[in-house]
Amino acid sequence: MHVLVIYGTVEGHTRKIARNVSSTVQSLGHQTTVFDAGDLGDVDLDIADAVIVCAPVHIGAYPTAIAHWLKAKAARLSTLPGAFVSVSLAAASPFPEEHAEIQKITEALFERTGWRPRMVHQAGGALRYPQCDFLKRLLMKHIAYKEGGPTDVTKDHEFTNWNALAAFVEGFIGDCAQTAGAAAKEKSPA
Ligand SMILES: Cc1cc2nc3c(=O)[nH]c(=O)nc-3n(C[C@H](O)[C@H](O)[C@H](O)COP(=O)(O)O)c2cc1C
Repeated sequence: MHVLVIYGTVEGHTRKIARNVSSTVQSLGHQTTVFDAGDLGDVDLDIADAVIVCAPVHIGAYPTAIAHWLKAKAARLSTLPGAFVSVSLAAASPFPEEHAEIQKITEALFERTGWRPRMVHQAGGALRYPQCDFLKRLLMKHIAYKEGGPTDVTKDHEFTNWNALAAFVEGFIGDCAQTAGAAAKEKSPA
C-alpha cells in the first residue's frame, strides 16, 4: 500500500507526529509520502491507497490550510480509507470536559469539510514555551492552566503517547489491509 501522510503545523510538533506515523507505516512494510499542508496544492491522490491526516488545535480550531484542503478534496478523499490524528493539549488533560470539547472541535472539522475518516485518534501535543515570544507564551500558559497542564515556561513539555499513536496506526493499516483483501477476494473468480 501507498499511504499519504498529510499534516499541518504551527509550532512543529505535528510534523514530528506525522514523521512518526510515517515510520510506523513503513515498519509495517508499506510505502509513504509525507506532505506539509503548506505544499498541498499538487498532491496526487491517485497514488494513494490510504490517507492519514494529522492536524493540531490552535485556539479552538485546526489550521485553515488543512481545513480548506480537506473541503476541496473531500469527494475524492471519501473514496479512500482515511484516518485523522488530532493534536492538542486537551487530549492529555485530566479533565473530561476538555476531552468532550476537543471531540466537538474535531466533529466541527468533519462537518465543515465533508470529510469523515474511518478512524480518529486524539494525541496529546507539546508545549514549546522557550521558543515562543512573550505574548504567545502567556497565551499558552493560560491554555495549559485551563487544561490542567504544566505552567513552567522555562522548558518544553511533551504529552504525546507514542505507543498509543503507533497502536492506532497499526490498527488503521490492519483495517485497510483487511478491506483490500476482502475487495480482492470479491473480484477474483471462485
Ligand atoms: C497559540 C496556541 C494556541 C493553542 N490552543 C489550543 C487549544 O485551543 N486547545 C488545545 O487543546 N490546545 C491548544 N494548543 C496546544 C497545541 O495544540 C499543542 O501545542 C500542539 O502540540 C501544537 O501543535 P504544532 O506544534 O504542530 O503546532 C495551543 C497552542 C498554542 C501555541
